[in-house]
Amino acid sequence: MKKNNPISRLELANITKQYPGCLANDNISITLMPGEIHALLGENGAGKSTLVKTIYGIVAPDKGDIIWDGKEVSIKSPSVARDLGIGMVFQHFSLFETMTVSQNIELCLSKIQLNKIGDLAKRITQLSEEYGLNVDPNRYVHSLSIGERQRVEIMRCLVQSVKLLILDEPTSVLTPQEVSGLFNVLRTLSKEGCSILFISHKLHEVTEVCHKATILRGGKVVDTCIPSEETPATIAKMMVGDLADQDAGYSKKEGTITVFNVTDLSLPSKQPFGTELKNINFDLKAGEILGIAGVAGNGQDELMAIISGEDERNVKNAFTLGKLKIGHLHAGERRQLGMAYVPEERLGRGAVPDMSLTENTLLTHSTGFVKNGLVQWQSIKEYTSELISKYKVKCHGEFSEAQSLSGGNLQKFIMGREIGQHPKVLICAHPTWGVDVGAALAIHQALLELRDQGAAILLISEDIDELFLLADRMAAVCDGYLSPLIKTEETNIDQIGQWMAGTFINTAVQEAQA
Ligand SMILES: Nc1ncnc2c1ncn2[C@@H]1O[C@H](COP(=O)(O)OP(=O)(O)OP(=O)(O)O)[C@@H](O)[C@H]1O
Repeated sequence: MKKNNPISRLELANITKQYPGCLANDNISITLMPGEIHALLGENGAGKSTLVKTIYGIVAPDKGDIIWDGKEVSIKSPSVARDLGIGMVFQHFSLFETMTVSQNIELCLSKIQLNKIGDLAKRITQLSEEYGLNVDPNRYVHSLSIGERQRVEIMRCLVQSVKLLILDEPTSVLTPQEVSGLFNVLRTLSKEGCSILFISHKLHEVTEVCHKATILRGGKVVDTCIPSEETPATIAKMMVGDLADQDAGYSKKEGTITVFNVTDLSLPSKQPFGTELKNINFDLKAGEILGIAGVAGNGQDELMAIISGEDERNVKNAFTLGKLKIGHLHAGERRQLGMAYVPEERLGRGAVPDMSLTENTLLTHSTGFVKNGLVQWQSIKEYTSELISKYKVKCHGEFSEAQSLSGGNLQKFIMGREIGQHPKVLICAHPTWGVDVGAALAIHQALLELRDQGAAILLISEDIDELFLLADRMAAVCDGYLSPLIKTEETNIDQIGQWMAGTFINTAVQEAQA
């Protein structure tokens, strides 16, 4: 056993976790001091999530020691972790929408903790002021933005007086303003001695806020650094080795003929707390990427669902593909006409979790692989393994279940599967969400190649930098309205940011009434 370091907050010594056919963590040793903001970096499948799940008691390591505040501990469950003072904010929030902030937080507290806190709402208000979190205990969660929900999750950890806060890609769902608010909270926590472990693929944020970084590759620690002394490029190199090309300055193209058109699309939301789509009009041309910016929850999901046909309501005249009205066709018929989709939710919508990659390929390529009513399994398998090698999907093989892949690897697989259909129209949401720098570069290049072959691509993303990099024309959604469309070269982040906040809406309403 490794020698204890009495002053460290957390010491991981030789943590090893073997999954069938995959050594996810290989002798990992990391030390975190009180108040240290520590980044855990690495390409997709490097073993970051497995390691933080070990610390939070979700995954049991096969080997290794965890030393907490100088004492060896065994963290058998998240409740043991919480009792020690470890809090975790996951990428996907676990809040009940029909309950208030206070009720949601109460759910995760033990009777002893509740007695100790006393008036919970008062404590939330007090902590909210102390950390500038702006969380109202009496608000219903459904009325909160994504950024506010994340602050509730952080509050949930704060009321339990965390000594270590783990954040799994915390900024991927936030606006630039929310990101700087989050960093202020992290800095305050750090000054008070709370340690923070931070998984991120956004390297400029790591250089901005983290004191130290550990880089994992293939389950092993391959490097450590002090991020403020590095640049995003030098850290990227430590993560994935030399990148052949850097992602920069792709040339913009002008689309040719309109292949897909949306006319006067107005649609009440199906979900109680969803967004109503209001008089949406746009045309998508062959050979262009049209980017739609927006803070999550402003109608992007509803727009994606109705275009893909997942929302089965008949909007016959709203969509035209070529010269055909297609708003009444079901999802499969739209696919057969040359449409493809990459939804935001990878597991569940983009892929069936307990089906193999081969079966998942068949689901969206059904026409090409079925002959005389028979599924051509051998061809699908071969095609799936081509996708795996082309998009460098780390998995055991084409028989791997979708749910056994790390998030970023599954995203690479789904992007590859859809691009591989050579669609006339590709609608994709957050194409590189959770994907490491090397893989993001490959996905960007694949999208541009598809555009250059003449496909029309609608790119829905919260990542403004990515939209500016890839989109030829841009717009923003806010509260179910779509802003005007503008050539990317003729706009800037400020204007799109204002549109994301809804400055165009009054004009849009007047135009709709005229
Ligand atoms: N339940 C499981 N069964 C089998 N293999 C698994 C399981 N969970 C994870 N793995 C494998 O372990 C490896 C590490 O996965 P992990 O999720 O820790 O990576 P990661 O660094 O968090 O990746 P990402 O950045 O894509 O989220 C991957 O190769 C993954 O396929």
